[in-house]
Amino acid sequence: MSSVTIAGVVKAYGDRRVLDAVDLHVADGSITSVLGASGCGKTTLLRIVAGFVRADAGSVTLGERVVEDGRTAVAPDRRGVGYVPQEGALFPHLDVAGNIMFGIPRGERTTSRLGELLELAELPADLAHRQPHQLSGGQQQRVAIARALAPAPRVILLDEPFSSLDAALRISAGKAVTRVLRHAGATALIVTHDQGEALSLADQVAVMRAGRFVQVDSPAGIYERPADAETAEFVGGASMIAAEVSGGIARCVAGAIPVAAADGRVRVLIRPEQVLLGPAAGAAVVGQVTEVGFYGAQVVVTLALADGTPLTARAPSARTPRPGDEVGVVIEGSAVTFGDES
Ligand SMILES: Nc1ncnc2c1ncn2[C@@H]1O[C@H](COP(=O)(O)OP(=O)(O)OP(=O)(O)O)[C@@H](O)[C@H]1O
Repeated sequence: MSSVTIAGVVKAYGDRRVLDAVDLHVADGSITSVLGASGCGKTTLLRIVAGFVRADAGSVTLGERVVEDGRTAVAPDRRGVGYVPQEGALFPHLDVAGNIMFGIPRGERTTSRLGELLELAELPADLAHRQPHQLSGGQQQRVAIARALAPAPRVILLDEPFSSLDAALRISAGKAVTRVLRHAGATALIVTHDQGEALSLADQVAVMRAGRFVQVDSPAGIYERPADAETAEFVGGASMIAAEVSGGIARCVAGAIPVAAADGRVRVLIRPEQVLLGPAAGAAVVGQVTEVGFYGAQVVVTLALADGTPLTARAPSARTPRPGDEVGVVIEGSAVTFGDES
């Protein structure tokens, strides 16, 4: 497999710049997810790496080989890139074996190669002669990945690979696909608009907004140290509360929270799992429950603090408060801050 280096890639459709000087490096054998809202340019970037769309400027390099720049445009089938389109898109008239072996030269389509690919994709051998419509969504997805891996590509690109699966299957399919990619030692780029998927599947997450990467970091880096308030809110539950920092402590209606920020006015980011709820009696900070969302093992509780500021908490459902209840609030740990925009 090869690394992928995208440098200064620009793409416009008419007057509209869909990609605005995008840079990204994906290390050999690692998985990067490109996370962004619908229409931000993710698929366009993937299609430029695959060679289906030309960039207006910039370059794409796979390993040491430049496949796209102002002078060069290597044809898609000569790039050594495996592409898994949205919803897998298996050939409906071919069985599983036919789909998987499609990209391999005829002479190399051996039973043992098929067996290896089925095993790699965690598919039982007896599925080889089923038609695509006789498979579950997760199985279809793994056949699509086995098909993309079959010609031993340098890089594998996956465009919203789980968008057609229901929520429960998405998690197990996601885990299985990551295992398959890791086992194959694949360098992979996965496009998704689902933050849970992006954070859980990849070594690196590239957050895209309006044709630019606003942050490229490890999943923990994105969640714990988001580059801006919009990214913070995009990747998880977030309450933004106005505070005054003095000597490394942000004082706000939710209490006093350690921060790494200079003195002055800021907004602090409080994640729901940092908010501990307890009895109101004797608590330094008290909130009133305005809403409770039940998610099985956990509840998401929205509170109004003393001045009406909303604060969201995640709590075990065994201790569910009710709307109207007064609860004590403690913020655990330190917080990230952003500029004051009030
Ligand atoms: N061939 C095209 N001609 C004109 N505009 C296009 C073309 N392809 C994409 N666009 C526009 O470029 C923008 C980015 O599209 P793209 O498909 O890259 O976004 P995306 O982030 O992948 O979105 P989604 O998650 O909805 O697939 C969109 O506004 C889209 O309408």
